Amino acid sequence: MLPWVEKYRPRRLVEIVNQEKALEKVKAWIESWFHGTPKKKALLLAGPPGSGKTTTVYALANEYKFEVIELNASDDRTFGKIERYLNAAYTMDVFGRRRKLIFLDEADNIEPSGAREIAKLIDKARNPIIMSANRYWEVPLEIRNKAEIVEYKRLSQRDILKALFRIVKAEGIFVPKEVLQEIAKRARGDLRAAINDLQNIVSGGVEDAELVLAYRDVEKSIFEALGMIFATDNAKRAKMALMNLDNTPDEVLLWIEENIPYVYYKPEDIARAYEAISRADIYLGRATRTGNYGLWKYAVDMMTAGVAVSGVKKKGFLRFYPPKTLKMLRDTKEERSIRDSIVKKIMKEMHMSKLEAIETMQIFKAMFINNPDVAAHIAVFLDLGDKEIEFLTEDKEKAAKIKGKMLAIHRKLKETKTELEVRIETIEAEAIDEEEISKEEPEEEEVEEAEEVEEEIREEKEAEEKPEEKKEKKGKQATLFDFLKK
Ligand SMILES: Nc1ncnc2c1ncn2[C@@H]1O[C@H](COP(=O)(O)OP(=O)(O)OP(=O)(O)O)[C@@H](O)[C@H]1O
Repeated sequence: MLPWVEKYRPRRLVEIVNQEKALEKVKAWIESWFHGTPKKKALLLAGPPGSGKTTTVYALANEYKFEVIELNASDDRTFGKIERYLNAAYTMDVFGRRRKLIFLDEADNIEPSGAREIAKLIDKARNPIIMSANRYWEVPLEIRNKAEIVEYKRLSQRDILKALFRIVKAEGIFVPKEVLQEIAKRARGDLRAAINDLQNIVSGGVEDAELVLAYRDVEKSIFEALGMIFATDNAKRAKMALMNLDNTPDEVLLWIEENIPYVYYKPEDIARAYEAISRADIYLGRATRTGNYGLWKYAVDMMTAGVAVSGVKKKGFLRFYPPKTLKMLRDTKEERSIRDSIVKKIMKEMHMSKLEAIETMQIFKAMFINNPDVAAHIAVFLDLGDKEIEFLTEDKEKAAKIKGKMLAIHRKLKETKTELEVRIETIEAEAIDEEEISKEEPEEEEVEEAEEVEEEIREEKEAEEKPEEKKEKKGKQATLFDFLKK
């Protein structure tokens, strides 16, 4: 079955919705190639995922009779490939074949060394080069400066709904309007995500819709990560799939494990992928038991790159399923809200980013399971509630033990607090006294005669010896007038 994102990808520029301004710029630029070489030989299409950038490149090539050479910018081998293509492409153009258009995806993912090479290639190029990026400000400057930037808008819910209706009609199927609206809402401007959701739901039966959509809402990024891991044979890209994902490594492992048999079909490939998963599982377990979180890296490598290169994948549309071992949807939602509240507390108290906080929470989890004393201190520090402690220990008895220890810590803190309060009161009282004395200093400054200073010192000394008389004495020496009278 052909993925619908491909099947319904517009072939012509006019079919691309709601990007008129961007398309005007793109057309003007490509037409300038027919009258020589434009000032900027590269174009940078910048905008949110699923807004029509790749579609534009293919529709453009189709209409203006170019052949697209698509390369992945984050791939280390890209530079050599482009160079070969550019040479070959130019030679072919000279012989009157179809002109080549080079398309570099993910320009915001280029390593600095690759960026320098690509910048050099742009200078040399005699063919149009189009790049695309979600975050154009992350495209290395040396490339960005050589390209004309074309911005793509995030598509509206209405645009997405219209596109979904068109597909449903073309497929001759019935999907309730409410489901289509829900898909459009949750896609957050990403038409690719919306079309994939629609196909997911239709292929699983509409009764499945609620489940898939509910997961889509909270697991948007895990679906995307699975797509990336299972779509590539490149270990580096597979590892990158987990970047910015806010699921814990254990959760991700369950998702990948569940979907292996839907992606691989040869028994030996499936076996290899499972082997990678079980190694990842061993590393994760060891990291939790021993507190050696360096092992996480190996676990993540095994579960992403290890699985991604395990064999030949099924062609066409891949439907992903939530792991059966995860608890029912409602449980997961409740757990998620507890987890989110812990993460928020860590972010606030420890001044961390969300990602750092999630990682820290995983470490705390291991501590709560293995070390109730440390756990109790952390719980007091973060002001964790009962539910949050139970979540971190995964065990009511352990949680109760920690709560007991927390009471002791609170008691101790209270005692220390009272001691501290007494000390602070004393210090404050002393400070007030000193302040009162120093208030008179400006007047003393006005009196610079040695005699007078001497007198002042003497009086101070007396005041120290007899604090009860301090006020009186101070009154005596207080004003300039008194001194003048002497
Ligand atoms: N503006 C649009 N008009 C019509 N279809 C669109 C539009 N944007 C996206 N689509 C549909 O969504 C799918 C994905 O779009 P496309 O590949 O162009 O996204 P993209 O902007 O290149 O995203 P990414 O940055 O993730 O590569 C296409 O197959 C197409 O069917």
